[in-house]
Amino acid sequence: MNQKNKIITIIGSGVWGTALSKLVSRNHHHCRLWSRRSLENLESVIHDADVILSAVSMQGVRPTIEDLQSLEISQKTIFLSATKGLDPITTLTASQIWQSAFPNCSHVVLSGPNLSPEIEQNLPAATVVSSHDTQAAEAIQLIFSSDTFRVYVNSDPLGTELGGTLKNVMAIASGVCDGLNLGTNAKAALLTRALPEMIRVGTSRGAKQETFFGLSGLGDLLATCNSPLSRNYQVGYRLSQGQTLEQIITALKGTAEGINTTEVLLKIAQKQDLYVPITYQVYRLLKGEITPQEAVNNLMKRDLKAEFYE
Ligand SMILES: NC(=O)C1=CN([C@@H]2O[C@H](COP(=O)(O)OP(=O)(O)OC[C@H]3O[C@@H](n4cnc5c(N)ncnc54)[C@H](OP(=O)(O)O)[C@@H]3O)[C@@H](O)[C@H]2O)C=CC1
Ligand SMILES: O=C(CO)COP(=O)(O)O
Repeated sequence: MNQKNKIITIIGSGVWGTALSKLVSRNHHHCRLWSRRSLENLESVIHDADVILSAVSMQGVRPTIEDLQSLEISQKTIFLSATKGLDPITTLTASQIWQSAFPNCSHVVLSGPNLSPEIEQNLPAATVVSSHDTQAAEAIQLIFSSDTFRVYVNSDPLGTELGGTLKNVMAIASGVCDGLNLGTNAKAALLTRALPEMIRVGTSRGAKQETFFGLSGLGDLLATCNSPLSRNYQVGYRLSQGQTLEQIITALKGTAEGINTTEVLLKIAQKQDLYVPITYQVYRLLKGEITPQEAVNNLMKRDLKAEFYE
C-alpha cells in the first residue's frame, strides 16, 4: 500500500478514537472520525477507506460489525482494532470477532501503554501493531509513526491484544493498592505477580509468553497500574475510598473495560482451571462480597509456595 495520504476511518469518537484521529491527522493522512451519533451515514465514511479503525468499547464491537456487514467493503481494506476488552458471551477478543466477521480482509491490533490524555498532549509514547499479515502491520506502523509516537510490529495479535485487555483487571487492583496506601513494596509485589497471572491466561489461549514482556503486556501494565489517568485504576482507587461500584460508574468519564473483563476472565479461568488469585479478589470486590482490605488480606494469607511454577 502506498503510504501517502491514506484514508483512515475511525469508528468510535470516544477519548481513544479522538486521540488516534489526531495521530493520523498529524501525519497528513485523511481521517474520518465517526460515531453512532454522527450525522453522516456509515456508508459514506467507509467509502474508499484504506483502513477501518475500530476504537469503540467492547460493548460496541458487535453492533458496529452488524452495521458494517450490510455495506460493501473492499478486501484491500485493513481492519485495525484498538479495543481492549473481552466478549462476555464468547470470551473472544475484539479482533477475533472482527476477523470472523470479515475473514477476507487483513486484521491488525494496536495496543500499548497509551493513556489517551498523554497522547492528546503529544507526549512521547510507544505502541505495538500486530498481525499475522506482516505487510498490513507494517503499513499501519508507517501510518501512525512519528517523532512522538514510536510504533513497533510483532506477529502475535492475540498476545498483544490480551496484554492490553488483562492488565485492566490488574489496574483495578493497583488503584486499590494505592488508595489504601499499601506502599511501594506492595505495589511492586502486586505488579510482579500480576504478570504471570496474565501470562497463564494468555498462553492457555495460544498467545506467546514473550509478548507479555513487551510494550503491550508489561509496558501497558506499568502505565495503567501507575496512573490516575487510567479509568480502571480510578475504579479501584474509588472502591478503596468506600464508594460503591454503582456510584463510581455513574461518576466515571468514559469506559472502564476492566469491570467486564474481570467477570469474563474469571469465567475463562474457572473453565480452564487456571490459577488467577488477583483476578478472583478483584471479582469479589466488584461484586461487593468483600472489602478492599479483605481482598488484600485474602491475597496475603494464601498457602505458601515456590515463586516459579508451571
Ligand atoms: N482511553 C484510553 O486511554 C485508551 C482506551 N483504549 C480502549 O479503547 C476502547 C474505547 O475506549 P475510550 O475511547 O477510552 O472509551 P469512551 O468511553 O471514551 O468511548 C467509547 C466509544 O465506544 C462507543 N460505543 C459504546 N457502546 C457502543 C455501542 N453499543 N455501539 C456503538 N458504539 C458504542 C461510544 O460511542 P458513543 O460516544 O456514541 O457512546 C464511544 O465512541 C476501550 O476498549 C478502551 O479499553 C485503548 C487504549 C487507550
Ligand atoms: O489502556 C489504557 C492505556 O494504555 C487506558 O487505560 P484505561 O482504560 O484504564 O483508562
